[in-house]
Amino acid sequence: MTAIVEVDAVCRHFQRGGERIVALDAVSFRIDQPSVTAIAGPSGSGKSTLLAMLARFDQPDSGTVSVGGERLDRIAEAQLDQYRNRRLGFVFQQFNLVPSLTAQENVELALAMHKLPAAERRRRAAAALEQVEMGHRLHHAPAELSGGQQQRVAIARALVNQPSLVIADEPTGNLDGKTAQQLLELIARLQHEMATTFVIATHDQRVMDMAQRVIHLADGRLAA
Ligand SMILES: Nc1ncnc2c1ncn2[C@@H]1O[C@H](COP(=O)(O)OP(=O)(O)OP(=O)(O)O)[C@@H](O)[C@H]1O
Repeated sequence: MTAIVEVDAVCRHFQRGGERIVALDAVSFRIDQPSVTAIAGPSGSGKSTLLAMLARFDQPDSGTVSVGGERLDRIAEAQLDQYRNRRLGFVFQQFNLVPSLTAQENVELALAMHKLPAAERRRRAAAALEQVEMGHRLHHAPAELSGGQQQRVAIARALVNQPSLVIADEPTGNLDGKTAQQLLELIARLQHEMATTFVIATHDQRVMDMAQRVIHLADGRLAA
């Protein structure tokens, strides 16, 4: 079976001044089924470095990363935007919406690569926002939305291209308890409906509790 994600013996170190920091140390795992997988571990354990590898924002010193059966080190530079845009969705702690654009326009941005007629772009963005229960806020700017609503818009943006993998970095980090819980219920529903895999770096125990799988990192290594 082709793994959705395959991380094989990945090592990554950084040099800071005279110090050698081992961010990832021979990390290996596979994700075979669409799921929510949490990457958990204390600050500095390598979670963000690992997510960066999945998007090929960064590359291992040694070892390999494959997504959907494709070795990421073999993707040519010129194809990287296409890989990220068509195969991946991103969700960030700070939402990262464009403040001057409406919710609908923010989601439309993710469709820019497709050269769709404007009306079709608008329709798809509106449908994605409906899916996250934001159909009543299409024309609101981010500043006119609550944190939880902004994160829903960000999830619509991440999903509008129907990616096989959504990479999320502390998506509940800026939300209060109840809003975080609602967002996690939404993610669980969307994961199921769309058969998309979510990989979520987190400190949040609620995310670990709802994930089908938790990968623990400590000092750059897989921990039990
Ligand atoms: N560009 C870099 N240059 C030097 N060191 C780095 C760099 N990026 C990460 N590191 C170091 O690598 C280690 C892993 O960092 P990483 O950001 O992956 O941790 P994290 O688990 O995501 O932490 P947090 O939960 O605080 O976001 C840390 O010790 C960090 O200081």
